[in-house]
Amino acid sequence: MSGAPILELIGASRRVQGRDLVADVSLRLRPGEMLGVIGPNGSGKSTLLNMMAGLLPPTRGEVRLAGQSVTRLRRQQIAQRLALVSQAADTAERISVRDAVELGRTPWLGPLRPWGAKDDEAVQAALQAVGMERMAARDWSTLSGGERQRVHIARAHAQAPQLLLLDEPTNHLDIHHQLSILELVSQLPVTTVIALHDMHHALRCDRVMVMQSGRCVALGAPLDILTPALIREIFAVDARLIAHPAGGFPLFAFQRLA
Ligand SMILES: Nc1ncnc2c1ncn2[C@@H]1O[C@H](COP(=O)(O)OP(=O)(O)OP(=O)(O)O)[C@@H](O)[C@H]1O
Repeated sequence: MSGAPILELIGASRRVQGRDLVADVSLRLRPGEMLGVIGPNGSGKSTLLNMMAGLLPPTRGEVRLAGQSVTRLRRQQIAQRLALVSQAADTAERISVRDAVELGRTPWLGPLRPWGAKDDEAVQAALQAVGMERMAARDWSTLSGGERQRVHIARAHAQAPQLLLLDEPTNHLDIHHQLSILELVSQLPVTTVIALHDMHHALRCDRVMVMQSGRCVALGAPLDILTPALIREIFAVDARLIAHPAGGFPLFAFQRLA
C-alpha cells in the first residue's frame, strides 16, 4: 500500500498468562526517523521489538508493516522489509565473519535470483560500515562480544531493510564503537527503532518512547520527554541535565534517590 508508514502499531498488546507484557501501544513511525525506546528492566521493550518484527503476534490490536498486518506476511516478505538485531542474537559457529554477514542477503535470493555482484557489494559495504572488513575471514567463534555485535549489525545492514530494529545494540561495545554504531545507524537511509538503556544515547534519537509496565507512557522529542520529573517517576533517580562543555549533546548527572 503506497503512502502507508513503514511501521504502524494500533493498540498493540501482548498478554501472556494473564499479564500484559505490552499493553495498548499505538505508534506510527515517520520515514527515516530513529526512535529510541527506553524503560526500566522488564518494561516490555524486547517484547515490543519482537512484535514489530512479526516474531510475537499481538494478542490484541495490530502491527502493520508497510500497510499490511505483519501476521499475514510471509517470513521472506518481512525479512525484505525489516532486520532485527536482538539481544540474544547468535550465529552458528564454524562460519567466517563474511559468511555471517552474507546471511543478511538470504531474503533477496531465490531460484531465479542467485548470488551476484550486488550481493557482494552489499556485504562489503556492510563490513566496512562497522569496521570489520579486515576481520572478514576470521572464524565467528573467535570474536569478542563487541566484535560479534558489530557483525550482527553488519548482517542487518547487508539485508538492506527499510526498517531496522535494534535491541540494545551498544551493550557489548566500548565507548568508541557505541558512538560509531549510533552515528552509523543515524546516517543510514532507513527508519530505525532502537531499544536503549543509556539516556545519553536516547538524546541522539529523533523521538523517544518511554515504556513502563508494558505501556507507552511518553512519546516525543528527547529533550521534551526526558525531563527530571519523568526520569524520577519512571526510574526512581534524580537527574539533572548539564550543558556539554564543548557544545555536544547535553549530559545527565544521575543520583539515586535517598
Ligand atoms: N514468554 C514469556 N512469558 C512470561 N513472561 C515473559 C515472557 N517473555 C517476557 N516476559 C516478561 O515480560 C516482561 C517484559 O520483558 P521484556 O524482555 O520485553 O522487557 P525489557 O524492557 O526488554 O527488559 P530488559 O530491559 O531487562 O531487557 C518481563 O517481566 C519478562 O519477565
